[in-house]
Amino acid sequence: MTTPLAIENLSMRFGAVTVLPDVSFEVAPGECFGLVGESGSGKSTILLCVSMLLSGWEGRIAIGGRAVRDMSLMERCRSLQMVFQDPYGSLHPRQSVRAALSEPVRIHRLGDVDARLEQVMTDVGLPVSFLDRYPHQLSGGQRQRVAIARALILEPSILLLDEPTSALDVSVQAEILNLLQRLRAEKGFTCLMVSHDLAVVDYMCDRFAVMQHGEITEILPRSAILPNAATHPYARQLIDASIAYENAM
Ligand SMILES: Nc1ncnc2c1ncn2[C@@H]1O[C@H](COP(=O)(O)OP(=O)(O)OP(=O)(O)O)[C@@H](O)[C@H]1O
Repeated sequence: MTTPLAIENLSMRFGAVTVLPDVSFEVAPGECFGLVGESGSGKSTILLCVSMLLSGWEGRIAIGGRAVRDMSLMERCRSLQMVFQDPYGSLHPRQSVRAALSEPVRIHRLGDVDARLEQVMTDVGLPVSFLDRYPHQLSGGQRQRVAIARALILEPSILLLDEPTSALDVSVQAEILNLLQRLRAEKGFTCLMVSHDLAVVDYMCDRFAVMQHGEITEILPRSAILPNAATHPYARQLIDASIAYENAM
């Protein structure tokens, strides 16, 4: 089977500052792969390079064996979508849920707009009547469900998740994580997810990379979220600190 997402020798600079010196990893079919590490280590930059929201990077990023650089914007949108920490990142305040969800369907000429909208609202657990609401008429969790619906309506094979629950209350976080896990099982998409929360990574991810100063120190399976399981000192420190924090709560 073709690798859904392959990143080879990705490097990125902002001016004179190299943020990603040389990053390589692959995400397996249907896998949820996590990126964790200290603030500023380059996790979100990787997602922005993969989505081509950032240009100027070097290396190769391929979706299903095809270089993202060779794909048209339309092809990229069909293959890959992103969910941000703040759902307002993908929802316009003056656009109704119906308008936000029907826009990509119309642009991509998929047809059956109403049926698609109703299906995706059901998929994300929202009443169809919410199609006529505006973002400010929704709770934070409901807004994030709409952002997920907008990401999924084109049935992408890859979902990029940048801290998708960190702006939400703890109980709502759990609901959104459950939703993402259920949708991944049902639809079979592959995820690349940034999180600073190892409990979230433990719940969501099959494997995760620990990043420091723009480099991957270690790639670990979820089962490595145990004291002393990591080999690299920084990865071990991060995991041990997270376990100590969870135990103290
Ligand atoms: N547009 C930009 N221009 C200049 N520097 C940038 C830009 N975007 C990010 N950076 C810098 O690149 C580095 C990596 O940022 P990035 O957002 O990828 O880190 P991160 O690991 O996702 O951090 P966090 O966990 O805090 O979100 C940081 O030092 C940041 O200041």
